Amino acid sequence: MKRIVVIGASDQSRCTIDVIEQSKTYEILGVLDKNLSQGERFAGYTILGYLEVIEDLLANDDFIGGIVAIGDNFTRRKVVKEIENLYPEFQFVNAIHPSVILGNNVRIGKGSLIMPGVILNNNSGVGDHCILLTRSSLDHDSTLGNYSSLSPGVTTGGRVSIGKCSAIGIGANILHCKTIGNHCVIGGGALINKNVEDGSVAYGVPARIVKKRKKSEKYL
Ligand SMILES: CC(=O)SCCNC(=O)CCNC(=O)[C@H](O)C(C)(C)COP(=O)(O)OP(=O)(O)OC[C@H]1O[C@@H](n2cnc3c(N)ncnc32)[C@H](O)[C@@H]1OP(=O)(O)O
Repeated sequence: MKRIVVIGASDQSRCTIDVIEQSKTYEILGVLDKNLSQGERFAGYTILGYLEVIEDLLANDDFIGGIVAIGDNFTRRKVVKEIENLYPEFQFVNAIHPSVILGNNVRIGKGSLIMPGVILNNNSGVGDHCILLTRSSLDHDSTLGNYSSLSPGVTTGGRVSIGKCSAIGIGANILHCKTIGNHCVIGGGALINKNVEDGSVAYGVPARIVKKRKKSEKYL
């Protein structure tokens, strides 16, 4: 079995580790985190250090790369870019729970986490380094851009387009054919019945754009 590391030690990475263990696709060598000390234990694994240890790990034939398990979309993007610059040969892997239901012609990029009960319907597409939490769904012909996230129970209609680095809050519903731009935050429980432009925070039923946000602003 190919060997990987999980980057980040948090609730998010604990869930990612769980999915990788259950999918039996990779052997986890350890966890990389900059706030915990080398040798500390996290979720049953050893903290190996931070990004600097990747160089030595890549010298091992069985080691291929890993997944960045950081919940904040913008921070996850920053860490992925750092790794891409330092170690172009590092392969980003997906963590996909065995219960996930996939329609025909579904595309999934690299470095994405797909949690239990997710449904990706016919001809939908998930980008790179996305997070799809428990029981969220993308319906037919819908797309989720790189570094974006669906919280638990998010539902989209068909032909929905969600841009890059956008976070859709818990239980939000997005009507068919609507577009959500890049770097948006959609509040929990929202009903999206109009397109949402880049950099917007929108919530409510039906949702209204409440304010604009900077790309790096925290959203939870
Ligand atoms: C496994 C997991 O745990 S995954 C985590 C999933 N988490 C989520 O999905 C959280 C999503 N986040 C939200 O919904 C947040 O409330 C945000 C991002 C919309 C917050 O936006 P903010 O503008 O910071 O809202 P703030 O907390 O200041 O509240 C402002 C007002 O909006 C209301 N409000 C906030 N969020 C919502 C919402 N989702 N729907 C309706 N009203 C809302 C507040 O009640 C408050 O109203 P008031 O002024 O009458 O008291």
